[in-house]
Amino acid sequence: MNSSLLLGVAIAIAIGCASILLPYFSDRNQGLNEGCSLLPHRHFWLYSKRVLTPGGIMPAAVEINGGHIVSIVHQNKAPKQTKGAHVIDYGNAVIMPGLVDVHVHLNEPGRVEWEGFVTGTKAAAAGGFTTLIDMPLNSVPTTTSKEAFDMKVDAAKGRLFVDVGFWGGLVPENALNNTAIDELLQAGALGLKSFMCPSGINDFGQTNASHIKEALRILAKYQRPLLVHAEIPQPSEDEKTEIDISERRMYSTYLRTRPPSWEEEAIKILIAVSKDTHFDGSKDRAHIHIVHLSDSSVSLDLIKEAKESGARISVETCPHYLAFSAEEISDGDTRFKCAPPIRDVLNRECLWKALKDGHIDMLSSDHSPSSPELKLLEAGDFLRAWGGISSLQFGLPVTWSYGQQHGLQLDQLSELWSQRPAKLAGQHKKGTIVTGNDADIVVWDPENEIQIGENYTIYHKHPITPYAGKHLFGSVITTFVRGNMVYENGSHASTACGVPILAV
Ligand SMILES: NC(=O)NC(NC(N)=O)C(=O)[O-]
Ligand SMILES: [Zn+2]
Ligand SMILES: [Zn+2]
Repeated sequence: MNSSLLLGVAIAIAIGCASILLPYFSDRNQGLNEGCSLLPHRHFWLYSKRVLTPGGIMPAAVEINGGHIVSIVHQNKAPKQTKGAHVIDYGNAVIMPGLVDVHVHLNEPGRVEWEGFVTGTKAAAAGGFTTLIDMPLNSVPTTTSKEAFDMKVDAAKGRLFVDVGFWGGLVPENALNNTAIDELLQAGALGLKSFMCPSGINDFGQTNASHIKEALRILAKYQRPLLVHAEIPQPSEDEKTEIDISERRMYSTYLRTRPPSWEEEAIKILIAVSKDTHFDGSKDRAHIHIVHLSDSSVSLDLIKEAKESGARISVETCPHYLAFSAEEISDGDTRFKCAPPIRDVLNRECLWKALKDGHIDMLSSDHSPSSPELKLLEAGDFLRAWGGISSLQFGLPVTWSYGQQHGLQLDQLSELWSQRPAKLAGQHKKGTIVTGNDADIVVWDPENEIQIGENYTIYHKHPITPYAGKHLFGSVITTFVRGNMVYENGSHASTACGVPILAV
């Protein structure tokens, strides 16, 4: 064979090899930040017999490239040869949109000893959450000004294992100062949060109807929501001054201090204020979102009626109101203390019915840990302990396990934890598995039983949670945030590559 022919053959072989290997090498280097992902690929396929898409649950293959979902094909149509991309076959595991938690207290800067961005977002990733929206308290400073907002965003950079957005705080100090509110929203707050009762934090005061009305005027312009802790203290008959510790240890004592009327009165005012929020210049009315609803009686009826008459009101509830009931909370066990309180078993069953019937729009964790000392676990003093339940890592197995007993389906669960929360936070590229969206995905096994015990790694800063010892169904296998495998079977990516989400 003469030399020119030999040369030609050699070149052909070289080109052939390159065309097979090139995608792999180019894929490996394309936009791969060191340590962001446990998977050394930016272009890959996920297969499973149960992929949850807006069209339902089906066997499918999801193609991910450069952090986005680029195609979804029914599995028996998926290209056998995937152009050199990497294929992960998850068998019968469920591939679902990553969970979006619109109510989390990460408490950084300022109270990292309570939680913090690193521990909170690692726990989130291990729990299948791909986006968190952080509350404006209990960080120091509270996020009630542009300066404080910018400080929080700076503190978050390089410390997030999932994507995190931020609510601004509406307090008496800024409520009537339109410039301050405008600046906070311009800085990137996804909406505002206010309390109609004491928040437990001195530098986050409670707001009244006029504060809220004023803020809604501005929020309507930005089309961003106002989230409200809807409780207003009501005069009580037995306002005893001195209650001894044995009585303070009783859960029933605490429960009596925050009756449903606190929620009812606050919700009445919110409905009244929401009536005429068609402000000049705003294309739509302001959106009020009631956080952590506990009362499934009159409060819920008020919300239903308001929605039916066209009020732009949405409402969330939390896993602890759906998992536990007052009857089962032991005296002194302040792990269960939160506001509004966990009510009786009848109330819980009505919450489940409302959730399934669509009267409660979404779920959130209201993950609100404190330092262990503040929970007063020794004294068991329900009246003086910190109110807040630590649960972020367990939201999925808790709501699935108890949800199954109430006939909740996987697609409903995904609507409640992903689609609707993403919409509330204005995150239109998150919350569903559709082409073009961020590749925010959780792969999990709903049938796998777990026990939150000694050998179950809890990533929260403190392992103080009412879910300790619980047998649940549902374990997270893998979590992807914008195509980065940030968590898989007990391991996290080595670098925190989640991003702060700012409203545009
Ligand atoms: N300052 C808080 O974190 N409060 C929280 N505490 C609860 N829920 O018990 C809340 O969301 O109201
Ligand atoms: Zn609250
Ligand atoms: Zn909260």
